[in-house]
Amino acid sequence: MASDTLLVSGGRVLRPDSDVVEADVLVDREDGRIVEIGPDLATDRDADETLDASGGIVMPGLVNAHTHAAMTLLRGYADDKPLDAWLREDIWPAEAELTAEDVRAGTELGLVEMIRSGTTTFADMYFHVPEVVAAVDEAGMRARVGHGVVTVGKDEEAARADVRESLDVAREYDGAADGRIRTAVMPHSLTTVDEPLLREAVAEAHADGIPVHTHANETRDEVEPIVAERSERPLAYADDVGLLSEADFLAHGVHVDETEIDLLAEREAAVVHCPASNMKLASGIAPVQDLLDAGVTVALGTDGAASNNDLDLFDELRDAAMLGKLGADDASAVPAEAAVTMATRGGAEALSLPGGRVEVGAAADLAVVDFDAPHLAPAHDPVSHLAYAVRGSDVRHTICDGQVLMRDREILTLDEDEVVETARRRAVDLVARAE
Ligand SMILES: N[C@@H](CCSC[C@H]1O[C@@H](n2cnc3c(=O)[nH]cnc32)[C@H](O)[C@@H]1O)C(=O)O
Ligand SMILES: [Zn+2]
Repeated sequence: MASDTLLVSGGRVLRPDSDVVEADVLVDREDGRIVEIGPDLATDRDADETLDASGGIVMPGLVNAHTHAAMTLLRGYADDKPLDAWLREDIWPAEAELTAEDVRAGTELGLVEMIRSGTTTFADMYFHVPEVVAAVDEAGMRARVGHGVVTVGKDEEAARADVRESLDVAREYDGAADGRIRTAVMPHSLTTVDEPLLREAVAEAHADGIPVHTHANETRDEVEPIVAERSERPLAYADDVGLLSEADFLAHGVHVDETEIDLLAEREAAVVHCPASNMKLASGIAPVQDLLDAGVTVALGTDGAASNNDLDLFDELRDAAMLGKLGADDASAVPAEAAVTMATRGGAEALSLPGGRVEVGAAADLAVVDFDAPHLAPAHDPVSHLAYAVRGSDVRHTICDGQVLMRDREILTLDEDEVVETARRRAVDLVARAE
């Protein structure tokens, strides 16, 4: 019997096979694992801490497998443009003004938003990574973080320094925050990092067992030049560079053809589908059901808050299911269960991080969703609700690594009011500097 326990009692538990069963969940807070799942555990023992889940669903904490958390500062700053113009005309000039303190503030705002909506785990590509690490450590979340590298438009020395920084932070912070932080080397995309440096970065990362995360096949404008220049598909190029290994994960994968889908399945690299970002930037519709059919691990991501415009993964879940059907011209494509799996287990597998399943021995990363709101009545099928009707604001408790991050909608690890206020103030200053 574990010595330091948390009991999540009275709820219905979403099991890995998508069954929903009435059960309590007993967690060992010290080693952050689930030790028992069963009915009426509450009557058997006194836990050190108890969370009431009655009327609710206890599910794996959601995994936001691709974001740029600090981009919350640029939420609503530039809308209604395609990716390339949006990045070059608005986002990159504003990001050039970001200080380390800004990144800390924006990241903390992102973490507050994620914890509120039941996300326990995320992947973050940004810069000033030590600030991201400190924020994640404080917030109690789990993350795979990295420094995004762009080499185009930079001289050789600056380009090399950017690659070096990505490798250095990946090495330094792997295992930080009691192991809740892992890292990746993160070349921004196949078109914004030059080939020789891309090859070098990937080889060095893999030599140290560090995965690689990049944006790939997001827009047609990005795919076409690669095909024109190299006479090969972008993922054939990615494969040649070596960045489709099992632990690697790609954001977007919108414009992938059959040969690329097969390649992903064969190499076991994961795809992070970001439906809201893809819709907002009119990037296209990813062939999610085809990817799933081929056996590719598919996760979900919000992308940054400037192209979403929030970090609520329940929105993504619904968007993924809806857009998957539209894209496949088939209402049975990306059913509720598949969408929920992508948002949980798919994310954990894509990021090679613990969590994603409520079972004995698994990491105690949990979200407890209230089912008493009017938009959730009646509840014929809880899995259907999780995919199509639940909102992030229905989340009542969030637990990561056995620690309660949010109890009864109150965040315990960060001072929410202060975080929001600081981010507001810094965002206003940032935008003033950028203009
Ligand atoms: N060190 C790099 C920063 C790269 S961080 C990752 C970058 O991805 C950008 N980003 C956000 N969303 C997307 C997207 O959907 N596609 C491509 N890039 C994006 C984001 O604004 C950020 O600049 C530099 O010197 O510019
Ligand atoms: Zn992105």
